[in-house]
Amino acid sequence: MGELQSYLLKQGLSVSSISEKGRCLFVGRDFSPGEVIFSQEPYASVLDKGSLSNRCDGCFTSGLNLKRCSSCRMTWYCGGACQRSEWKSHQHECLALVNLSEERRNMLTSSIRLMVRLLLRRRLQNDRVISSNVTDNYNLVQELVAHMSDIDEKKLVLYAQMANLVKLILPNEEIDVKEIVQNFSRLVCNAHTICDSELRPLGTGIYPVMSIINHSCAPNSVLLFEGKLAVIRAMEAIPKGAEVLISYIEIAGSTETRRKALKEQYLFSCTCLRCIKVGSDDDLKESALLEGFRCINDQCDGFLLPNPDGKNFTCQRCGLLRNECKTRKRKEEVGEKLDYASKFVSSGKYSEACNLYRIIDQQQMELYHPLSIGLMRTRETLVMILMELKDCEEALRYCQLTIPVYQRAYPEFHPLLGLQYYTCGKLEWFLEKTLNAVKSLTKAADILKVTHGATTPLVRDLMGLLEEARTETAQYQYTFVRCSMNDTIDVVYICCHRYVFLRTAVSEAHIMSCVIC
Ligand SMILES: C[S@@+](CC[C@H](N)C(=O)[O-])C[C@H]1O[C@@H](n2cnc3c(N)ncnc32)[C@H](O)[C@@H]1O
Repeated sequence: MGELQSYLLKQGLSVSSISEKGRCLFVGRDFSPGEVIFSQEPYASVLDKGSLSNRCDGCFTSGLNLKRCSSCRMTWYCGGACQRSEWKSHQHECLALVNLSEERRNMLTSSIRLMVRLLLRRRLQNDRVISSNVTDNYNLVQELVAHMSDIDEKKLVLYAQMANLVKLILPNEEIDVKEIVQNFSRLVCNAHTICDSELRPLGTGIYPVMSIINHSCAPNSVLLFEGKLAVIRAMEAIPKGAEVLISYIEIAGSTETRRKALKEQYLFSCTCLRCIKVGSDDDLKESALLEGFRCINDQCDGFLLPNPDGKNFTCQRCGLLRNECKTRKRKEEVGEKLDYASKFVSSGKYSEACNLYRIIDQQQMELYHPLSIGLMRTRETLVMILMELKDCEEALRYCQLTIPVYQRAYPEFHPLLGLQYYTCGKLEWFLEKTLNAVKSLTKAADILKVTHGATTPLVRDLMGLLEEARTETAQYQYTFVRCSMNDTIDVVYICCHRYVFLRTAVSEAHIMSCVIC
């Protein structure tokens, strides 16, 4: 730790341990929003099954001209450079894969492949075939928390079976099953899901320094990936001496849901700024809005709480009762439909999925509050499906409906909020709603420059589109005027030849209708 501590001090960071959390990462100077706090390549990483054949195993980029390893026929590379740089370790993995029976190959989960790579790297670093350094060595992996005393018997048996499979895959390596069992336990609460810039999962990696960072449901930092490189940026101004905190889980959820997820996977009870409010009036309201039912009067936007008798729910605004039994039955019906609909999506039956999700949307609107997470998820899926079906008008409508829920569920500078504005902006631009596109793309840029960094390809593309949209609107000077006849406000556009024309409805389509030029 001494060597790592000195290294981190030079980066304006430090590690200390506190009893309730274990190790914590602190900043030794002020960091401003968007500033990179730390970045790290993985000690070991693997692509998910779904990305194995369409991403380069070396740099994780996607491409049309990927070349398959001719021996194991399991890993793909974008070119000679990546294949050569991976060869020192892949040659051992390759040999192990070639010697595996088809049956054993089918048993290779991401965790098993990750463990195989971890052990090979350890040996190659020990043998000095691969270099190691202060942030890239097996000792750091061994320092990761394993929570061995909290793990139940069933899981231990499973990890032992997995460790034996690893032993069979690597017969020539010195393998201590007990150590591998510990390592599997470490992976559960320390491995990171590697995502692309739009936060779609691609694989899993182990980043031993990144794994020092603790969780908060109100995080001040965000962890994103550039290829396999993990980059942590400040989401807000972080003053000298503060702890760097990221979110391990989806933070759009009630306190109960978040705490349950953290307890199950990371084995701790969260006491962050949001979680300590559990049970308070504010928390009950927030949780009821996000995950509870809506008032049976569709004109009322109150939130519902269960009655002490457990039979009904009462609207906290108008006092109307909602029947518990009927409501739960309806919820189950919607749940069954959701299962069907997701099967349509995974089998590529988008029209069928679209019809069913529209019905689910209607039923959820009657069941849940407009700000509910369930409704938001249905609408996110509808946006994706409608874009596949090239129905941009409808996709935009649903996308716009999700924005108020995103604004409520996520912090001001959260990547998912930025990405949702970006989707809105792209749809508006495509549908020639240029003024709206400029507004949405500007909001997306303000957020994504902070979370992703101004120079990343995603933000560069976004800035290019924004520039184009701004240029188009700049051709038309416009101003707001009050109509003397009916006192309504309208927009006057002055076209590029300075002829003035009036329009009657607020729609950018009228920009195109200047008959003079
Ligand atoms: C990725 S590690 C974080 C670093 C860890 N503190 C260490 O000592 O190595 C995840 C583990 O840290 C602890 N942890 C993370 N965030 C926490 C929090 N907000 N409160 C309490 N424990 C936390 C839990 O034990 C969790 O399983």
